[in-house]
Amino acid sequence: MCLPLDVKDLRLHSPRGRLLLDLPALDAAPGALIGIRGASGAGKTTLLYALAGLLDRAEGAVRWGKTDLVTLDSEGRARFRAETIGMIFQDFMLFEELGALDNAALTALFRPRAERKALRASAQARLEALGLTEMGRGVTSFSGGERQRVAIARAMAAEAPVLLADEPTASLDRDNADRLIDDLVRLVRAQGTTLIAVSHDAALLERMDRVLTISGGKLVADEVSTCA
Ligand SMILES: Nc1ncnc2c1ncn2[C@@H]1O[C@H](COP(=O)(O)OP(=O)(O)OP(=O)(O)O)[C@@H](O)[C@H]1O
Repeated sequence: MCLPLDVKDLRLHSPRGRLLLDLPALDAAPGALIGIRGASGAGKTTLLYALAGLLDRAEGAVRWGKTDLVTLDSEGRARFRAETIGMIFQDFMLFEELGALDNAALTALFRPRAERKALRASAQARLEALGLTEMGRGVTSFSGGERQRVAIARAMAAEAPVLLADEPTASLDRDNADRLIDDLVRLVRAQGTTLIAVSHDAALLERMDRVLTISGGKLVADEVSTCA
């Protein structure tokens, strides 16, 4: 699936009327790796959530291909997200009582019965590609780096064309963060996935094709990375 991102006049107000995001234009080619940086409270996570269609009060347009998330109701956005967007978070968001494969294949529960087996096989293949082989092992015994790999496998199992990441290395020590960045970049490049990652981690940002800087809810820099 080839889904360019095209954001136009995106504005978002808080329930009390404070302007949280104000982006006249932002685009991304399919398969691009884009970092988002900025000070605490700049609006990075808010932008990521707007790109995922997780916010109700957005104005303007957030188009992934022909679909404008702003014009969809929350049910339509959830459906689009399930098919199109994988997400990973700083704190992994795994189900502690489940094993690696059950976590990575979790979205199979929300799929038609006929698709479940293939999704589980795909989740297993992603785990193996990320170096995890103990499919049934409970995730509570996994290291932070291993947990984030399970989260990546879950986010990518359905072969969603877009992966949104919120501080994916922030809970990891330097060694684990560096290994995770290598694996993440290798996997998204191999699959042609568009990656948009909010991060303070310079080692992650320098592996992106472009780095956006957000300040006060506005895009203040959009730079091509020289290291990618
Ligand atoms: N629902 C909301 N109601 C009111 N204010 C909000 C809401 N959501 C976000 N904000 C405010 O918007 C601003 C941006 O928040 P956001 O979480 O996007 O920042 P951030 O750049 O991701 O920061 P950090 O790096 O600390 O996570 C903050 O001042 C936050 O308090």
